[in-house]
Amino acid sequence: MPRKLAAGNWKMNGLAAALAELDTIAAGSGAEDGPEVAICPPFTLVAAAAQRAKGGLLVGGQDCHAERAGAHTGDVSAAMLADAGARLVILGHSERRQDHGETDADVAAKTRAAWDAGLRVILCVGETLADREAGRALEVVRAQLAGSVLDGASDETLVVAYEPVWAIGTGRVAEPPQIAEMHDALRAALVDRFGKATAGAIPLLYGGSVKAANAAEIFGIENVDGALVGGASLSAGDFLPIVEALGAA
Ligand SMILES: O=C[C@H](O)COP(=O)(O)O
Repeated sequence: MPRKLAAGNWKMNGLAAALAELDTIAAGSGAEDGPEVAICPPFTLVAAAAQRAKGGLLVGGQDCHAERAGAHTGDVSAAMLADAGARLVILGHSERRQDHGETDADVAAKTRAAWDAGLRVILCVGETLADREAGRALEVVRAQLAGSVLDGASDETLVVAYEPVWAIGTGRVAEPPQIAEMHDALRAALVDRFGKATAGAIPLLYGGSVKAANAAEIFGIENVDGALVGGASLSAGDFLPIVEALGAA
């Protein structure tokens, strides 16, 4: 059974003052028998967040470069994130795939760099609305998983987040049967590739307009081991009830 994880992705939000929210999130989470809790702030806040994170709160990055170092203006390496205190990194988010043209091969290369730096990867997969309406959702997500996950993955190195693109930041949540079908398919694909024991321990998160009001229903779905939360992770008042719902599920 995977350990549960509630991860907050602050995206391009948060100035130094936002660290007060992180302090409150740290204070309200981290029970030894509770879910793991992570916050992935923008790069500018990773070091400060890691220094302030208490009570087991994990800090992560939102992306990293595939190379260890070099002439890549504006980019950040996995080693830099780890050096700043990050333990995790989100890779393959649909906003990176859309805004920066990232491919599955790019995500796989970044995964290698993240693992080399000792970071656990939260790998995002998810179909667009056009994919879903064309009946291609399962095929697209399976292909993303196959193309971006490297051999040797385990629960210590990999978390998979299913985020239907049409549910991100839209207030539109996937229906429970849609989430169940996709998470079952993801688990099955991981079992095929890594065997039951390894695949059964890799956490599968749902992401897309998760809020306190819908968290309990989502966490009641089989093979949903947590959430990757965007907007609702910016405020401790919105995020902690989601953590609590996960702990109770
Ligand atoms: O990484 C997080 C997801 O993109 C979900 O964002 P959201 O909760 O604002 O819909």
